[in-house]
Amino acid sequence: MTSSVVVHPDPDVLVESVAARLAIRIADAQAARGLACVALTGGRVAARIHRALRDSPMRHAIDWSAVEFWWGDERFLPSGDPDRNETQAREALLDHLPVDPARVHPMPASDGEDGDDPEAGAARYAAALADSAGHSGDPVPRFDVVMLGVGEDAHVASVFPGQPAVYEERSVVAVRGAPKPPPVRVTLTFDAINNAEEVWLVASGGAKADAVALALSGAGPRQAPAAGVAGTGHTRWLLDRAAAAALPSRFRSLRR
Ligand SMILES: O=C(O)[C@H](O)[C@@H](O)[C@H](O)[C@H](O)COP(=O)(O)O
Repeated sequence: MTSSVVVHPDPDVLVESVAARLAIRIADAQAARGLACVALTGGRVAARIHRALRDSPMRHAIDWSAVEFWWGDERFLPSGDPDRNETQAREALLDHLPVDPARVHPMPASDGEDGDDPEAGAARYAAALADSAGHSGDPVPRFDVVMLGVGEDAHVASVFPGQPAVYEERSVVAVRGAPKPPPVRVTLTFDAINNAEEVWLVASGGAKADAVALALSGAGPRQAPAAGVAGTGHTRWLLDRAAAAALPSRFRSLRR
């Protein structure tokens, strides 16, 4: 397992570069196995990446009907709520591409089959992931890539420092009392995320600098959840210069 840190000169280059990487990652997975499997995330940088991919000529490199879309976390709100990560991803990306609706697997909504019961919704999502993993014996499929944003407090997905999700062994759990609104969420846990071939942590802006530095300085995953995720093949930190500003000295050459 390897890891790398790439520092881009500004947020625009970061966003375009991650969108291009995602297109290539999906196209390579399809060339190797026919079907690609990705987990999307929420937040501002993810929304920008989704729009950049939608608008990129590289979108034509992908057979969109052969991509399985899962989510790393979701804000537990009614279906169609503009603050749901699903709504953002659909509006920015999925609604504009010939995806197979049966391969799009949004996390549960608060007005869905289980009603306003995030624990039941999390269990349902865990069962769907296990079903997709088939006979592999894994609780979740082998994602080609799980894309994650990074919070100012070093959270990833909806795994927040010190909260019960950092101790979880189930693949998907409900989160209550999240410090980032809305307070009720559903998230993949470390074990589920870490079943990915590649995990990407994308961070933009100076407000993320301390969290990025903490996670890359040997902090524990319960204190800095971003330190608790890793791909089985590769972990990529994809940063702009401001987010990389506080990196420890061994990364100094990257910061210029
Ligand atoms: O639902 C969410 O908000 C997330 O999935 C969360 O983990 C997000 O990715 C980070 O907080 C970064 O968000 P920004 O890119 O907006 O800073």
